[in-house]
Parts: sequence; structure tokens; C-alpha cells
Amino acid sequence: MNGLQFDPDRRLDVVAVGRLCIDLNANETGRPMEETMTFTKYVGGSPANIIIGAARLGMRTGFIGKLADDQMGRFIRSYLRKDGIDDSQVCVDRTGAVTGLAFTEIKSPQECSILMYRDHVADLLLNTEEISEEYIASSKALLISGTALAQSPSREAVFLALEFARKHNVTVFFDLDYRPYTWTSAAETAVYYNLAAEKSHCIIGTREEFDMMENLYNLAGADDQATAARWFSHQAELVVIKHGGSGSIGYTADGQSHRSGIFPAKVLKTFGAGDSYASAFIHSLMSGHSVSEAMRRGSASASIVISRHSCSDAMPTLEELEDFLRTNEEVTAGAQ
Ligand SMILES: Nc1ncnc2c1ncn2[C@@H]1O[C@H](COP(=O)(O)OP(=O)(O)O)[C@@H](O)[C@H]1O
Ligand SMILES: O=C(O)C[C@@H](O)[C@H](O)C(=O)COP(=O)(O)O
Repeated sequence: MNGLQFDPDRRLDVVAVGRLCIDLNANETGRPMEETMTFTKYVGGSPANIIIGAARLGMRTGFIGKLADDQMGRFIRSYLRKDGIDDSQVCVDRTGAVTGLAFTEIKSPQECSILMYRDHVADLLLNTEEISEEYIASSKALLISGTALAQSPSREAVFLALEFARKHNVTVFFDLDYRPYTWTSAAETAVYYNLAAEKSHCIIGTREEFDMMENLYNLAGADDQATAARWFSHQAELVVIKHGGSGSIGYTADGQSHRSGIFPAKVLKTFGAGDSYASAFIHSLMSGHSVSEAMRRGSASASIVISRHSCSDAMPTLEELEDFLRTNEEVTAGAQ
């Protein structure tokens, strides 16, 4: 049992709140950014990638966010529409803010990094007046990601969305998505991450992300079980701790633990692993699979995406995912 409840009478399966950005992924791999001359443009931003993945798997999806009033913003909106994602709550900034950009460097399959341009970005200008209670109440689940907590007014907008979710029994997934460069102080980061985690039913993050949340309280270095246990006295029913190529481990409030290995991949780049994992994981849980099976499907989706060039565009359809699961074997990895 995973303890998560999904009201079957809702119009939408999952709605994400947060950033809609652009990824510019290096075309020439195996070299540093200084020597990279061309990049391919994709929709990016962790919650955008997750919702695109969820839509590809057949979920009824929507997005709450703010786009820049520019060519990039219009490209993002048309991409969401193409994938059948409801964009009625995606508003447009009129103050001259810009679209966030993430340039990626692919030096080797193991050495990937991201150079982000995030000054005066539209996504962080989402405000409380742009959060519709009715819209949140129309969804089974709400997905939040930590980066939207980095600044006001987006921070308050997310907390209002969390409050509406609580009021209307909407299940909250929190993908930690910690990007250090969007934050200014370690204490501020940890405080807001912890406050949002207290209001979430399912928390998904890497070991390093949980360490960041625990540092302030002198708890960092805890084992995974202790990390998960902290959240079960709040709203959480399920905590997933990811360990990259060593797999992941999930804990449920009933005291069970669930381990997932990985599907060996011909890795092109490592980013996108977490987002693809989250989309297939959420889809599987909502489809009635067990936590272990949802983690297995998350790992399979991650394996597909890290072998492709993009994050968003690479997200598998349900047919592709099922086909991959039929023809590939999960291997045990080293997560505790
Ligand atoms: N090298 C790899 N080979 C196969 N699967 C991987 C690899 N790295 C990550 N994954 C899969 O992606 C999941 C998420 O990866 P991780 O790197 O922990 O997340 P994030 O991208 O959020 O940092 C892992 O739990 C695993 O299933
Ligand atoms: O989240 C961003 O703004 C950038 C993403 O689109 C990006 O490509 C990425 O880093 C994916 O994150 P991950 O799935 O956590 O590796």
C-alpha cells in the first residue's frame, strides 16, 4: 500500500506548477562548452519536463505557470498544446521578464553540466492572483518543484497552491529539483524546502537534495530510512530517495521499504533522469501499480531519456515504455 489517494471524479490527473523554460542542448558532445558551437532548442524546466512525460504516458495534464511575452514563451505554449497539456492557467508576463535558458554541456556521459541564465525570468513572477482554487480542485494531483520556492512572488503562489490542494484533497507530489544558483542563502533554501515538504504527500529527491534540507538542522548524513521517517509525522505517505546510477529506494508510511535497480543505458547525457523517473513514477502510481513497480517504471523511463538528446522531447509514450520493459532487464544496483 502506498497510502496515496486519487479522487477518480477529477477532470485532470495531474497539474504542475512552476517553471517553463528552454533547454539548449549541446549538439557536439564530448567537448566543453567553450568549444561547443551549436545547440538544439527544447522545452525545459523540471516541472515542464515531468508534465510532458506524464502527458506522453496518457495522463490528463495541466500547467500553472508564467511565460515571457517573447518568441520562446510562444514556442513553449505551442509545444504544450501539441502534447495535449491544458495551458489555460499558463499566463504571460507583461513586465519585460525573459524566458529562463539552460545551456547544457556534454563532456562525456558521466560529465554533464548545465549553465543557466535565470536573471529576471518570467517563471518566478507567477503570483497568488494567478492561482485558481477551482483549477487545483479539478485535479487528482498537484506537482510542485523546489525551484519555484526560490523567490517571491512565485514562492507564495506555490504555498497558496499547496493550501488549495490541502483544502480539496489533491495529492501533492514534491520533486525537490534543487538548483543552487537560484537561491541566495543555505538557511533560506532549507527552511522553504522543509516547509513545502511538510505539506506534501509524496517527496522525491536525490540523497544530496535531502542532505541540503537536513544541513540546517544538523541532520545531514542521516541514512535514507531516517530521512524518510522525518516526513511521516507530517503529510507524507511516500518518500523516494534517488541515488543516480545506484538506483533508488522508496519508503512508505506503513514502515515498508522498496528498492529499485536501474536499466543499463547507453548514456548520452545524465540530465533528464530525474524528470523522466518522476513522470513514469507518478503515472504508474495513479494507474494502480505498486510502489516497487512504479519505481521500476521510473527507472526504465530514465534509462530511455538519458540515452536520447533532450529531456522533454525524449519522454517516452506508454507504448514505448511498455516495449522497453518487455525487451530490457532491470539490474540490481547499489542503493542502500
Ligand atoms: N547511469 C544511469 N544508468 C541507468 N539509469 C540511471 C542512471 N543514472 C540515473 N538513472 C536512473 O534515473 C533515476 C534518477 O537519477 P538521479 O541521477 O538520481 O536523479 P536526478 O536526475 O534528479 O539527479 C535513478 O534512480 C535511476 O533509476
Ligand atoms: O530544469 C531545468 O531547468 C533544466 C532541465 O530542463 C534540464 O534539462 C535538467 O536539468 C533535467 O533535470 P534532471 O531530470 O533532474 O536531471
